[in-house]
Amino acid sequence: MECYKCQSKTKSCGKSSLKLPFLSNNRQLFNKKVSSIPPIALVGMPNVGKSVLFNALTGIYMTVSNYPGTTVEVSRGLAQIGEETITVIDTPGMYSLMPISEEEKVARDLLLTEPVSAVVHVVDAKNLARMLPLTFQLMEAQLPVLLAVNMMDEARRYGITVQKDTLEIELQIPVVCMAAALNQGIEELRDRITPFIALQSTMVTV
Ligand SMILES: Nc1nc2c(ncn2[C@@H]2O[C@H](COP(=O)(O)OP(=O)(O)OP(=O)(O)O)[C@@H](O)[C@H]2O)c(=O)[nH]1
Ligand SMILES: [Mg+2]
Repeated sequence: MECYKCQSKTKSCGKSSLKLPFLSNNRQLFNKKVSSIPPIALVGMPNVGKSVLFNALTGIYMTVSNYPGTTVEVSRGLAQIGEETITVIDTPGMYSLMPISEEEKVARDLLLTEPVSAVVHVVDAKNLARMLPLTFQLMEAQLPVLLAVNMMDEARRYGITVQKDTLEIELQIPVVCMAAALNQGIEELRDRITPFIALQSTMVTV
């Protein structure tokens, strides 16, 4: 195990033996100054691909599976977003902002207690109608929401099309279509987050 502070492979650096594997995993970002911009939270229903997206953005492997409820606690990692190195938070799946399960409470509490610069609501392109009510709840809670319509590869296979431009006009938030498991749409999401965060900070300070 490397020291998470100095990355020395010896045990004698004396700085810390704390195990923070995510920091040694995304090593390219380790020496970069972490931005003062608040974290970006990935939220959404179970099994929509939040952890796959987290892996793609941060380079850290979080357990991913085809069973809902895989992620039960919050995980953090660093992602390069434009010029900034920003913390990204993976959250347990939640169906609504009025939680029933303990995992949902973890996600809800994070959103209500921690300042975030962006909330990426990850949805399954095959089940948009079931997922958009949570988008509205997040927006109503005045959270800075972007919509990540994931699993576009599966949606295409089922002949489902997503009218991204119409969604953006109707919701008045940025919408990115992606297939996180195929690494598609990740760069577009990064590109959309940068101006979005800049706009949010202007709106707060004006
Ligand atoms: N085909 C396809 N599968 C995907 C995509 N993104 C994620 N998956 C798969 O969907 C399943 C769920 O992915 P996770 O990342 O674990 O989902 P999650 O939202 O973190 O789920 P919870 O932790 O339970 O809330 C896994 O089997 C992934 O491989 C995608 O874009 N396309
Ligand atoms: Mg997960």
